[in-house]
Amino acid sequence: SLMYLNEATLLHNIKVRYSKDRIYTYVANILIAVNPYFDIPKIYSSQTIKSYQGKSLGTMPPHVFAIADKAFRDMKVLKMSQSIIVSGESGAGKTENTKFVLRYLTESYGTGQDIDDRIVEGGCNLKNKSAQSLEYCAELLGLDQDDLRVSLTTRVMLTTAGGTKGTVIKVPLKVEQANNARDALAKTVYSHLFDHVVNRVNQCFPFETSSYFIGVLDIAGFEYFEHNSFEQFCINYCNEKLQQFFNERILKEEQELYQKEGLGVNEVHYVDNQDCIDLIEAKLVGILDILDEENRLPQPSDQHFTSAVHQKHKDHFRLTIPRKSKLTVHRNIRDDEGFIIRHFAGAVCYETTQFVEKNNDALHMSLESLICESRDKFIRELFESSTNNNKDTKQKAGKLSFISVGNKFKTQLNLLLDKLRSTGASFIRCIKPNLKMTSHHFEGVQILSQLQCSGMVSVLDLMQGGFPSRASFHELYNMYKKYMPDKLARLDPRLFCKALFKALGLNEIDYKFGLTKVFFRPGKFAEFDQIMKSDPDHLAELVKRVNHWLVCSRWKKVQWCSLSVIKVDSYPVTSKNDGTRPKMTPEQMAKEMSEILSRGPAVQATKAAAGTKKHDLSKWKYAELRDTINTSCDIELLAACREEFHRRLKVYHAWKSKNKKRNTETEQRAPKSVTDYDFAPYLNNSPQQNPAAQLPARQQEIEMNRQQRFFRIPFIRPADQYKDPQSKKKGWWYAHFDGPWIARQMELHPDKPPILLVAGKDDMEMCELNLEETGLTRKRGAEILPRQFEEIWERCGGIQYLQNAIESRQARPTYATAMLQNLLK
Ligand SMILES: Nc1ncnc2c1ncn2[C@@H]1O[C@H](COP(=O)(O)OP(=O)(O)OP(=O)(O)O)[C@@H](O)[C@H]1O
Repeated sequence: SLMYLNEATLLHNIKVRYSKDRIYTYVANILIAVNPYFDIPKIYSSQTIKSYQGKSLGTMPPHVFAIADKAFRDMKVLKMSQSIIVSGESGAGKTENTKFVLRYLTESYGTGQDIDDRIVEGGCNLKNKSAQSLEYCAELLGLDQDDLRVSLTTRVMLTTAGGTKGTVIKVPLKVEQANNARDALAKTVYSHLFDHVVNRVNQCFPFETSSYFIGVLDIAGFEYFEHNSFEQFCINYCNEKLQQFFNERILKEEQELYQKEGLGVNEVHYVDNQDCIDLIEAKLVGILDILDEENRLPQPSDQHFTSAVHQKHKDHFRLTIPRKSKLTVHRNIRDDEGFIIRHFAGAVCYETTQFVEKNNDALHMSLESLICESRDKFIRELFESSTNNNKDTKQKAGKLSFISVGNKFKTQLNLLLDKLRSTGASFIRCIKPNLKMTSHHFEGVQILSQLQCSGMVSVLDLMQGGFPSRASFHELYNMYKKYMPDKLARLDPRLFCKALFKALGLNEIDYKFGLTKVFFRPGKFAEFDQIMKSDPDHLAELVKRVNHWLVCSRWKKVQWCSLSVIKVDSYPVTSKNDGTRPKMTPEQMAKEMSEILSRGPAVQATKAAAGTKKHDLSKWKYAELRDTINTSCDIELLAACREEFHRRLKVYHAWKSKNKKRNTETEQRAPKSVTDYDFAPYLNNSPQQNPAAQLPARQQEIEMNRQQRFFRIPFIRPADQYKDPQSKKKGWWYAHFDGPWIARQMELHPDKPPILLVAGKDDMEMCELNLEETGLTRKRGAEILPRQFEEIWERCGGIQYLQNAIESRQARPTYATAMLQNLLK
């Protein structure tokens, strides 16, 4: 664990570990893997594989196997597909680490069933300059050599004006155009082959019988060279999107850790990169769309495109002209020949020559028709299927149609991110230790730059917003016990740490005690360490204070424990809604204790009576029900009140839907599948009868009362019901059930702001059915994880909404209100 967590200490730490052949390091849950460029003995042996099986991350030394095991266990436990994102520059070890992940999964958990390797690779550059290359190429593609040469160097045109209309003429291509034709052919062959291989591999997976997958994404990292072109622009755009996903996940994991450790803090501030993504991909004004617009002009030009980019984003923080570069080589580039983008990993100057050409992937017609006549059946089939599918994009004779590379890339990237967002993710950042690619050689500058490019430095920034340094109680105990006298060193590690912190009088803003660890604000761990190692006189004073604190805290604890036992026994639910404990002096406490003790027999009697009590609340006023729900501590009565309340809601909604005018479109309380339930059992009952009586065993119900479940189902706007599936706009309906009843509900509409509803405040608009009646628990795929719900809820402003409802005393106490109040405290 690092006392100061920043790029310098991280780099140093990686260096020290690398010198001991420890190539793997964690930052939070991210694995940094330095390529050793030699085989470290036993590091990937079957024995090592065994030692990582079923172990939580962090219990064993950092390793790629630990990440693979985590992905597998998360998939099983959370019932959620997983992705492992392996990135880094060329030669950093992505492919090797990907293979280790796959080997681990196959050796540990068998093949096939759940493991699906989706490897996405970047593009390929085939260069066939010589005549011999042409010969090989023609042979492999089953084409005549001369035909191929002609098709690569000329283009067929059909005259449409002047002369004899409809005459076919062959126009020679310029060198650049011919180069593009060659590259377009190579890319098309590669992409068809790649798709074919992936399809064949996928045919071997029993997708129908497997519910989840682990995807391994091997992807090139952020790149910048002296000269950067369209390829770097695309790969960096991709990395910008992945970085956003990475930030989202790391941030969430940090927050989850804080929650798991009970820190009571939730926010971590960081700068997000949405503005940079928008600059590239926004509709109409984004660089990709400006480029497409240029491609569609009768005479497109790179300069015109570049000027348009600068003009549309004059004062954009992320964009500037090459003249503003720190590097002389870029300062010579004219304004209409390039632009600089400030990426998360640093500024990159792109030279825009050939952007327009490179953005067009169309294979001109003579090449396409030539390849469709290949002697090789396999090649023919590869191209036949794709030409059939792309009929509408097929070129007209004489015209090279436009197929946008940039937008194809954008669409595929967004699909990839949708997929990633639906999975649990782990990250492996591969690092090349030196440019020579040799073993035992550590080039700090190179590595630091890779840490920046892989987004690790911005993760550190992100962590700085919270509590970046952390150490388990055991670690701290072992570090400092030697400075303490025996009596204190015998304490349990947690108490030992707590006593130490209190005695030092550290500011509680600077650290937080979790369940297993102490968390420090940036730099505070080191401060603490310095105090501990300061002069012996100071230490003696410190020990005295620790002793004093211990005595006081033990005495207080004994008092509170006795009181709590008695209180918990007599009040099953805390009597104060805000959950605060009254502040009492020891005398007051003693008084209350003796009072409670004297009430003992009466409490027992009431409890015994409660077991047999039945509540008939059908005659209660609404206000009485509401107040009881808000104030009572009697679980039986509470449950009965809620049931009665929901029975009335159900009757009300049934009445409302019966009386509503036909064809009027009302807001949905829940999708049709949820509200279409059988009213009969409820309507046939006399309204006097308490529905609680029909429920299964009461005891079971009370236990259910504590279960928190979360659901998500899609809905279609009523107006879109009969539209074809493509143009239907889908929304999402989210529900949080606190026991059997709805606590929070959320509708995400495709075309209007989200609607948030909380129990108590918005009952009339909320789902009135109990969980069992909704059938949601039996709907496949409807149940989601709490964090999936909370993430969306938070993003839609749910926290503020619930807080306002609590403050205006409208929210009914539920698990959600209790959690929020706890957090705010
Ligand atoms: N863990 C490792 N142990 C030993 N050698 C390794 C390890 N990882 C990588 N190497 C060495 O580094 C070389 C390059 O690694 P790898 O092919 O995985 O890089 P890459 O990031 O996939 O590169 P590219 O992006 O160019 O495909 C390997 O051929 C291997 O010799």
